[in-house]
Amino acid sequence: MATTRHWADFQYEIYLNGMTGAVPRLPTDLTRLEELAGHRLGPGPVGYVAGSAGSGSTARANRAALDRRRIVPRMLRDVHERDLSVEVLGRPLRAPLALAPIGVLSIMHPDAECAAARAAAARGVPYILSSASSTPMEQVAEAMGDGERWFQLYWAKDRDVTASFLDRARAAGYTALVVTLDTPLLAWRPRDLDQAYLPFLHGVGTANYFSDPAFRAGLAKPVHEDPNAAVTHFVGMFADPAKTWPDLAFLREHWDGPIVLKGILHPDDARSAADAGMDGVVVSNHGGRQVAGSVAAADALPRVVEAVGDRLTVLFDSGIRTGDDVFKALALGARAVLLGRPYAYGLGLDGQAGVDHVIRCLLAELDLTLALSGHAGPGSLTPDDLTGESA
Ligand SMILES: Cc1cc2nc3c(=O)[nH]c(=O)nc-3n(C[C@H](O)[C@H](O)[C@H](O)COP(=O)(O)O)c2cc1C
Ligand SMILES: CCCCC(=O)C(=O)O
Repeated sequence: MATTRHWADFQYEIYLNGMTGAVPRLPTDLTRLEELAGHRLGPGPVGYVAGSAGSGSTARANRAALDRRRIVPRMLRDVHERDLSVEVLGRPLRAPLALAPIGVLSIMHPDAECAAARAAAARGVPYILSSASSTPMEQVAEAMGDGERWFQLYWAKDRDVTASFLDRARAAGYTALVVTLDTPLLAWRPRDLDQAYLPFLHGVGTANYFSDPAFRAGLAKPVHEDPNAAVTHFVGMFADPAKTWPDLAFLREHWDGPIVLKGILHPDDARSAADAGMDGVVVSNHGGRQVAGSVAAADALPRVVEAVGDRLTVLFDSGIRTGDDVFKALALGARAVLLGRPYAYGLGLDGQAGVDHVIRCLLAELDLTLALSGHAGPGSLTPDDLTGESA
Protein backbone atom coordinates (compact mmCIF):
# COMPACT_ATOMS: atom_id res chain seq x y z
CA MET A 1 0.00 0.00 0.00
CA ALA A 2 1.36 3.41 -0.93
CA THR A 3 2.21 5.60 2.04
CA THR A 4 1.09 9.04 0.95
CA ARG A 5 2.14 11.85 3.18
CA HIS A 6 -1.02 13.63 4.18
CA TRP A 7 -1.44 17.05 5.78
CA ALA A 8 -3.58 15.26 8.37
CA ASP A 9 -0.46 13.42 9.65
CA PHE A 10 0.20 16.52 11.77
CA GLN A 11 -2.58 15.27 14.03
CA TYR A 12 -0.64 12.08 14.92
CA GLU A 13 2.60 13.98 15.17
CA ILE A 14 1.01 16.08 17.91
CA TYR A 15 -0.31 13.03 19.76
CA LEU A 16 3.01 11.19 19.43
CA ASN A 17 4.91 14.19 20.78
CA GLY A 18 2.44 14.15 23.64
CA MET A 19 3.88 10.79 24.74
CA THR A 20 6.96 12.70 25.86
CA GLY A 21 4.82 15.28 27.61
CA ALA A 22 4.99 17.92 24.86
CA VAL A 23 1.92 19.83 23.79
CA PRO A 24 1.72 22.38 20.95
CA ARG A 25 3.06 25.81 21.87
CA LEU A 26 0.04 27.50 20.31
CA PRO A 27 -3.64 26.52 20.23
CA THR A 28 -4.71 24.22 17.39
CA ASP A 29 -8.04 26.08 17.16
CA LEU A 30 -6.83 29.11 15.24
CA THR A 31 -9.78 31.23 16.37
CA ARG A 32 -8.08 31.38 19.79
CA LEU A 33 -4.94 33.11 18.51
CA GLU A 34 -6.37 36.62 18.53
CA GLU A 35 -7.12 36.60 22.25
CA LEU A 36 -3.71 35.13 23.05
CA ALA A 37 -2.00 37.75 20.89
CA GLY A 38 -4.02 40.38 22.71
CA HIS A 39 -2.46 39.29 26.02
CA ARG A 40 1.10 39.05 24.74
CA LEU A 41 1.52 41.86 22.20
CA GLY A 42 0.95 45.60 22.53
CA PRO A 43 -2.56 47.04 22.20
CA GLY A 44 -1.59 49.22 19.23
CA PRO A 45 -0.26 46.42 17.02
CA VAL A 46 -2.96 43.92 18.01
CA GLY A 47 -5.66 46.54 17.55
CA TYR A 48 -4.32 47.31 14.08
CA VAL A 49 -4.31 43.66 13.01
CA ALA A 50 -7.57 42.62 14.64
CA GLY A 51 -9.44 45.80 13.83
CA SER A 52 -11.75 46.45 10.94
CA ALA A 53 -13.86 49.19 9.39
CA GLY A 54 -16.67 50.94 11.25
CA SER A 55 -18.36 48.97 13.97
CA GLY A 56 -16.97 45.71 12.58
CA SER A 57 -20.15 44.62 10.81
CA THR A 58 -18.34 43.45 7.66
CA ALA A 59 -15.88 41.31 9.58
CA ARG A 60 -18.79 39.77 11.51
CA ALA A 61 -20.75 39.24 8.27
CA ASN A 62 -17.74 37.42 6.77
CA ARG A 63 -17.82 34.94 9.63
CA ALA A 64 -21.61 34.61 9.60
CA ALA A 65 -21.70 33.91 5.84
CA LEU A 66 -19.21 31.07 6.26
CA ASP A 67 -20.89 29.70 9.40
CA ARG A 68 -24.35 29.78 7.86
CA ARG A 69 -23.31 27.39 5.12
CA ARG A 70 -23.03 23.83 6.40
CA ILE A 71 -21.17 20.86 4.95
CA VAL A 72 -23.16 17.79 3.96
CA PRO A 73 -20.72 14.87 4.37
CA ARG A 74 -20.83 11.86 2.06
CA MET A 75 -19.91 8.29 3.08
CA LEU A 76 -18.11 5.25 1.60
CA ARG A 77 -16.17 7.09 -1.09
CA ASP A 78 -12.58 5.75 -0.64
CA VAL A 79 -10.64 8.65 0.80
CA HIS A 80 -7.61 6.74 2.08
CA GLU A 81 -5.29 8.38 -0.50
CA ARG A 82 -5.77 12.10 -0.67
CA ASP A 83 -4.15 14.92 -2.60
CA LEU A 84 -4.78 18.58 -1.83
CA SER A 85 -2.73 19.93 -4.71
CA VAL A 86 -4.23 22.38 -7.19
CA GLU A 87 -3.00 24.39 -10.13
CA VAL A 88 -3.32 28.14 -9.67
CA LEU A 89 -2.34 30.65 -12.37
CA GLY A 90 -0.45 27.90 -14.16
CA ARG A 91 1.59 27.01 -11.05
CA PRO A 92 1.24 23.68 -9.25
CA LEU A 93 0.56 24.21 -5.53
CA ARG A 94 0.67 21.58 -2.77
CA ALA A 95 -2.55 22.91 -1.29
CA PRO A 96 -5.23 25.47 -2.15
CA LEU A 97 -3.74 28.11 0.16
CA ALA A 98 -1.60 31.25 -0.03
CA LEU A 99 -0.60 33.67 2.72
CA ALA A 100 -2.41 36.98 2.14
CA PRO A 101 -0.43 40.20 1.82
CA ILE A 102 -0.15 41.89 5.21
CA GLY A 103 1.78 45.13 5.51
CA VAL A 104 4.27 46.22 8.21
CA LEU A 105 4.65 42.82 9.86
CA SER A 106 7.50 44.15 11.97
CA ILE A 107 4.81 45.32 14.41
CA MET A 108 4.22 41.62 15.10
CA HIS A 109 7.78 40.26 15.19
CA PRO A 110 11.28 41.57 14.44
CA ASP A 111 11.78 38.89 11.75
CA ALA A 112 8.58 40.18 10.12
CA GLU A 113 7.96 39.25 6.47
CA CYS A 114 11.11 37.10 6.18
CA ALA A 115 9.89 34.74 8.92
CA ALA A 116 6.40 34.45 7.43
CA ALA A 117 7.79 33.94 3.92
CA ARG A 118 10.23 31.27 5.10
CA ALA A 119 7.43 29.36 6.81
CA ALA A 120 5.33 29.52 3.65
CA ALA A 121 8.21 28.42 1.43
CA ALA A 122 9.03 25.48 3.70
CA ARG A 123 5.46 24.17 3.34
CA GLY A 124 5.10 24.90 -0.38
CA VAL A 125 2.53 27.65 0.18
CA PRO A 126 2.83 30.85 -1.91
CA TYR A 127 3.69 33.98 0.02
CA ILE A 128 2.11 37.21 -1.21
CA LEU A 129 4.36 40.06 -0.18
CA SER A 130 2.65 43.37 0.58
CA SER A 131 3.87 46.54 -1.11
CA ALA A 132 3.76 48.03 2.40
CA SER A 133 6.16 45.46 3.85
CA SER A 134 8.64 46.46 6.52
CA THR A 135 11.34 44.55 4.62
CA PRO A 136 12.54 45.28 1.08
CA MET A 137 11.14 42.78 -1.39
CA GLU A 138 14.61 41.58 -2.44
CA GLN A 139 15.45 40.57 1.13
CA VAL A 140 12.21 38.61 1.48
CA ALA A 141 12.89 36.88 -1.84
CA GLU A 142 16.33 35.87 -0.65
CA ALA A 143 14.92 34.49 2.61
CA MET A 144 12.51 32.31 0.61
CA GLY A 145 15.03 30.61 -1.68
CA ASP A 146 13.02 29.16 -4.55
CA GLY A 147 9.70 29.37 -2.65
CA GLU A 148 6.69 30.51 -4.65
CA ARG A 149 6.21 34.25 -4.22
CA TRP A 150 3.70 36.72 -5.56
CA PHE A 151 3.86 40.49 -5.21
CA GLN A 152 0.93 42.60 -4.01
CA LEU A 153 0.84 46.02 -5.57
CA TYR A 154 -0.57 49.14 -4.01
CA TRP A 155 -1.02 51.09 -7.16
CA ALA A 156 0.77 54.36 -6.37
CA LYS A 157 -0.06 57.83 -7.62
CA ASP A 158 3.49 58.05 -8.88
CA ARG A 159 3.88 55.98 -12.06
CA ASP A 160 7.63 55.78 -11.64
CA VAL A 161 7.25 54.11 -8.25
CA THR A 162 4.82 51.58 -9.68
CA ALA A 163 7.11 50.86 -12.64
CA SER A 164 10.08 50.54 -10.29
CA PHE A 165 8.19 48.12 -8.01
CA LEU A 166 7.27 45.96 -11.01
CA ASP A 167 10.88 45.89 -12.25
CA ARG A 168 12.18 45.02 -8.79
CA ALA A 169 9.53 42.34 -8.25
CA ARG A 170 10.29 40.70 -11.59
CA ALA A 171 14.03 40.73 -10.92
CA ALA A 172 13.49 39.23 -7.44
CA GLY A 173 11.51 36.28 -8.81
CA TYR A 174 7.94 37.21 -7.89
CA THR A 175 5.82 35.35 -10.42
CA ALA A 176 2.32 36.82 -10.09
CA LEU A 177 1.10 40.35 -9.48
CA VAL A 178 -1.80 40.87 -7.07
CA VAL A 179 -3.23 44.36 -7.50
CA THR A 180 -5.30 45.52 -4.54
CA LEU A 181 -8.19 47.74 -5.63
CA ASP A 182 -10.18 48.10 -2.42
CA THR A 183 -7.79 50.44 -0.60
CA PRO A 184 -7.56 53.69 -2.56
CA LEU A 185 -7.96 55.28 0.90
CA LEU A 186 -7.72 53.82 4.38
CA ALA A 187 -11.20 53.25 5.81
CA TRP A 188 -12.62 54.66 9.05
CA ARG A 189 -11.11 52.26 11.60
CA PRO A 190 -12.26 53.19 15.10
CA ARG A 191 -9.98 50.77 16.94
CA ASP A 192 -6.93 52.48 15.44
CA LEU A 193 -8.45 55.95 15.67
CA ASP A 194 -9.28 55.55 19.37
CA GLN A 195 -5.66 54.67 20.10
CA ALA A 196 -4.42 57.22 17.55
CA TYR A 197 -2.28 54.36 16.25
CA LEU A 198 -1.16 53.86 12.66
CA PRO A 199 2.03 51.77 12.43
CA PHE A 200 3.64 53.95 9.78
CA LEU A 201 3.39 56.96 12.07
CA HIS A 202 4.86 55.06 15.02
CA GLY A 203 8.33 54.56 13.69
CA VAL A 204 7.54 51.40 11.75
CA GLY A 205 8.97 51.90 8.32
CA THR A 206 7.71 50.55 5.05
CA ALA A 207 11.25 49.74 3.95
CA ASN A 208 9.95 48.45 0.66
CA TYR A 209 9.21 52.06 -0.30
CA PHE A 210 12.05 53.69 1.58
CA SER A 211 14.55 51.49 -0.27
CA ASP A 212 13.04 52.29 -3.67
CA PRO A 213 15.00 54.67 -5.91
CA ALA A 214 11.88 56.14 -7.57
CA PHE A 215 10.25 56.73 -4.16
CA ARG A 216 13.39 58.36 -2.80
CA ALA A 217 13.58 60.59 -5.84
CA GLY A 218 10.29 62.15 -4.69
CA LEU A 219 11.73 63.21 -1.30
CA ALA A 220 13.35 66.57 -0.62
CA LYS A 221 15.74 64.99 1.92
CA PRO A 222 17.04 61.43 2.41
CA VAL A 223 14.79 59.22 4.59
CA HIS A 224 17.23 59.17 7.53
CA GLU A 225 17.44 62.97 7.58
CA ASP A 226 13.69 63.51 7.64
CA PRO A 227 11.82 60.26 8.37
CA ASN A 228 8.55 62.08 9.11
CA ALA A 229 8.53 63.63 5.65
CA ALA A 230 9.16 60.18 4.15
CA VAL A 231 6.21 58.71 6.06
CA THR A 232 3.96 61.59 5.05
CA HIS A 233 5.02 61.16 1.43
CA PHE A 234 4.26 57.43 1.65
CA VAL A 235 0.78 57.95 3.13
CA GLY A 236 0.00 60.53 0.45
CA MET A 237 1.10 58.50 -2.55
CA PHE A 238 0.82 54.74 -1.83
CA ALA A 239 -2.63 54.52 -3.43
CA ASP A 240 -4.56 56.53 -5.98
CA PRO A 241 -8.32 57.14 -5.71
CA ALA A 242 -8.34 58.61 -9.23
CA LYS A 243 -7.67 55.30 -11.01
CA THR A 244 -10.27 53.78 -13.35
CA TRP A 245 -10.53 50.56 -15.38
CA PRO A 246 -8.68 51.79 -18.50
CA ASP A 247 -5.61 52.46 -16.30
CA LEU A 248 -5.11 48.69 -16.03
CA ALA A 249 -3.57 48.79 -19.51
CA PHE A 250 -0.43 50.29 -17.91
CA LEU A 251 -0.03 47.29 -15.62
CA ARG A 252 -0.77 44.81 -18.41
CA GLU A 253 1.97 46.45 -20.50
CA HIS A 254 4.53 46.47 -17.69
CA TRP A 255 3.96 42.97 -16.26
CA ASP A 256 4.06 39.90 -18.45
CA GLY A 257 3.15 37.34 -15.78
CA PRO A 258 -0.31 36.68 -14.34
CA ILE A 259 -2.21 39.63 -12.85
CA VAL A 260 -4.90 39.13 -10.22
CA LEU A 261 -7.23 41.90 -9.00
CA LYS A 262 -7.84 41.76 -5.25
CA GLY A 263 -10.98 43.16 -3.67
CA ILE A 264 -13.60 42.19 -6.26
CA LEU A 265 -17.14 41.69 -4.94
CA HIS A 266 -19.48 42.59 -7.83
CA PRO A 267 -19.88 40.22 -10.81
CA ASP A 268 -19.73 43.15 -13.24
CA ASP A 269 -16.33 44.17 -11.85
CA ALA A 270 -15.20 40.58 -12.30
CA ARG A 271 -16.34 40.75 -15.95
CA SER A 272 -14.46 44.02 -16.37
CA ALA A 273 -11.34 42.30 -15.00
CA ALA A 274 -11.65 39.58 -17.61
CA ASP A 275 -12.29 42.13 -20.37
CA ALA A 276 -9.15 44.02 -19.30
CA GLY A 277 -7.03 40.92 -19.88
CA MET A 278 -6.51 40.06 -16.22
CA ASP A 279 -5.86 36.47 -15.17
CA GLY A 280 -7.72 36.27 -11.91
CA VAL A 281 -9.59 37.97 -9.09
CA VAL A 282 -9.56 37.66 -5.33
CA VAL A 283 -13.09 37.88 -4.01
CA SER A 284 -12.34 39.80 -0.84
CA ASN A 285 -13.49 42.68 1.32
CA HIS A 286 -10.03 43.06 2.84
CA GLY A 287 -11.06 41.08 5.91
CA GLY A 288 -13.77 43.65 6.66
CA ARG A 289 -11.20 46.43 6.99
CA GLN A 290 -12.41 48.69 4.20
CA VAL A 291 -16.16 49.03 3.53
CA ALA A 292 -18.23 48.80 6.69
CA GLY A 293 -21.61 47.34 5.82
CA SER A 294 -20.17 45.54 2.80
CA VAL A 295 -21.52 42.28 1.44
CA ALA A 296 -19.84 39.30 3.12
CA ALA A 297 -17.11 37.89 0.91
CA ALA A 298 -18.61 34.38 0.95
CA ASP A 299 -21.96 35.82 -0.16
CA ALA A 300 -20.29 37.58 -3.09
CA LEU A 301 -18.29 34.52 -4.18
CA PRO A 302 -20.95 32.42 -5.97
CA ARG A 303 -22.05 35.32 -8.20
CA VAL A 304 -18.47 36.11 -9.19
CA VAL A 305 -17.81 32.44 -9.96
CA GLU A 306 -20.96 32.30 -12.05
CA ALA A 307 -19.92 35.44 -13.96
CA VAL A 308 -16.26 34.65 -14.71
CA GLY A 309 -15.44 31.18 -13.38
CA ASP A 310 -14.74 29.96 -16.92
CA ARG A 311 -12.55 32.97 -17.83
CA LEU A 312 -10.58 33.78 -14.67
CA THR A 313 -8.95 32.11 -11.70
CA VAL A 314 -11.17 32.98 -8.75
CA LEU A 315 -9.46 33.16 -5.36
CA PHE A 316 -11.08 34.03 -2.03
CA ASP A 317 -10.26 35.63 1.31
CA SER A 318 -11.87 37.36 4.29
CA GLY A 319 -12.86 35.38 7.34
CA ILE A 320 -11.04 32.07 6.77
CA ARG A 321 -10.14 30.65 10.20
CA THR A 322 -10.59 26.86 9.96
CA GLY A 323 -10.26 23.94 7.59
CA ASP A 324 -14.02 23.79 7.15
CA ASP A 325 -14.02 27.46 6.09
CA VAL A 326 -11.56 26.56 3.32
CA PHE A 327 -13.74 23.61 2.32
CA LYS A 328 -16.75 25.91 2.02
CA ALA A 329 -14.93 28.53 -0.08
CA LEU A 330 -13.68 25.84 -2.45
CA ALA A 331 -17.14 24.27 -2.67
CA LEU A 332 -18.52 27.70 -3.61
CA GLY A 333 -16.10 27.77 -6.53
CA ALA A 334 -12.86 29.37 -5.30
CA ARG A 335 -9.71 27.76 -6.70
CA ALA A 336 -7.74 28.56 -3.53
CA VAL A 337 -7.97 30.80 -0.48
CA LEU A 338 -5.75 33.44 1.09
CA LEU A 339 -5.27 33.46 4.85
CA GLY A 340 -4.81 36.79 6.65
CA ARG A 341 -4.91 37.58 10.37
CA PRO A 342 -4.32 34.07 11.81
CA TYR A 343 -0.81 33.87 10.39
CA ALA A 344 -0.01 37.39 11.60
CA TYR A 345 -0.95 36.27 15.13
CA GLY A 346 1.11 33.09 14.71
CA LEU A 347 4.06 35.27 13.69
CA GLY A 348 3.55 37.59 16.64
CA LEU A 349 3.31 34.73 19.11
CA ASP A 350 6.08 32.44 17.90
CA GLY A 351 7.86 33.85 14.83
CA GLN A 352 8.44 31.52 11.88
CA ALA A 353 7.42 28.50 13.99
CA GLY A 354 4.11 30.21 14.76
CA VAL A 355 3.35 30.74 11.08
CA ASP A 356 4.34 27.14 10.36
CA HIS A 357 1.94 26.00 13.10
CA VAL A 358 -0.90 28.02 11.58
CA ILE A 359 -0.32 26.63 8.07
CA ARG A 360 -0.14 23.04 9.33
CA CYS A 361 -3.22 23.31 11.55
CA LEU A 362 -5.31 24.83 8.77
CA LEU A 363 -4.27 22.27 6.16
CA ALA A 364 -4.51 19.28 8.52
CA GLU A 365 -8.02 20.35 9.40
CA LEU A 366 -8.89 20.86 5.73
CA ASP A 367 -7.49 17.43 4.83
CA LEU A 368 -9.53 15.77 7.60
CA THR A 369 -12.69 17.73 6.74
CA LEU A 370 -12.38 16.66 3.10
CA ALA A 371 -11.75 13.02 4.05
CA LEU A 372 -14.55 12.84 6.60
CA SER A 373 -16.91 14.40 4.08
CA GLY A 374 -16.04 11.92 1.32
CA HIS A 375 -13.54 13.90 -0.76
CA ALA A 376 -10.04 12.79 -1.73
CA GLY A 377 -9.13 16.31 -2.83
CA PRO A 378 -10.54 19.72 -3.68
CA GLY A 379 -11.38 18.68 -7.26
CA SER A 380 -14.61 16.89 -6.36
CA LEU A 381 -16.18 19.75 -4.39
CA THR A 382 -19.33 21.44 -5.69
CA PRO A 383 -21.94 23.77 -4.16
CA ASP A 384 -24.06 20.65 -3.57
CA ASP A 385 -21.68 19.69 -0.78
CA LEU A 386 -23.11 22.59 1.22
CA THR A 387 -26.57 23.22 2.58
CA GLY A 388 -28.96 25.91 1.56
CA GLU A 389 -27.31 29.07 0.46
CA SER A 390 -24.85 27.73 -2.07
CA ALA A 391 -25.75 30.62 -4.38
C1 LIG B 1 -2.90 43.99 9.50
C2 LIG B 1 -3.35 43.79 8.10
C3 LIG B 1 -2.64 44.40 7.06
C4 LIG B 1 -3.04 44.19 5.75
N1 LIG B 1 -2.27 44.73 4.75
C5 LIG B 1 -2.61 44.48 3.47
C6 LIG B 1 -1.79 44.95 2.42
O1 LIG B 1 -0.76 45.54 2.65
N2 LIG B 1 -2.19 44.70 1.16
C7 LIG B 1 -3.36 44.01 0.87
O2 LIG B 1 -3.69 43.81 -0.29
N3 LIG B 1 -4.13 43.52 1.86
C8 LIG B 1 -3.78 43.74 3.14
N4 LIG B 1 -4.56 43.21 4.13
C9 LIG B 1 -5.73 42.39 3.80
C10 LIG B 1 -5.35 40.91 3.64
O3 LIG B 1 -4.56 40.70 2.50
C11 LIG B 1 -6.59 40.02 3.50
O4 LIG B 1 -7.41 40.48 2.45
C12 LIG B 1 -7.43 39.91 4.77
O5 LIG B 1 -6.62 39.93 5.92
C13 LIG B 1 -8.22 38.62 4.71
O6 LIG B 1 -9.08 38.51 5.77
P1 LIG B 1 -8.76 37.67 7.11
O7 LIG B 1 -7.79 38.48 7.89
O8 LIG B 1 -10.10 37.61 7.74
O9 LIG B 1 -8.19 36.32 6.70
C14 LIG B 1 -4.17 43.40 5.46
C15 LIG B 1 -4.88 42.78 6.50
C16 LIG B 1 -4.46 42.95 7.80
C17 LIG B 1 -5.21 42.23 8.89
C1 LIG C 1 -0.99 51.52 3.77
C2 LIG C 1 -1.04 50.07 3.95
C3 LIG C 1 -2.40 49.59 4.30
C4 LIG C 1 -2.33 48.24 4.88
C5 LIG C 1 -3.63 47.58 4.77
O1 LIG C 1 -3.99 47.14 3.71
C6 LIG C 1 -4.49 47.41 5.90
O2 LIG C 1 -4.17 47.92 6.99
O3 LIG C 1 -5.54 46.79 5.75
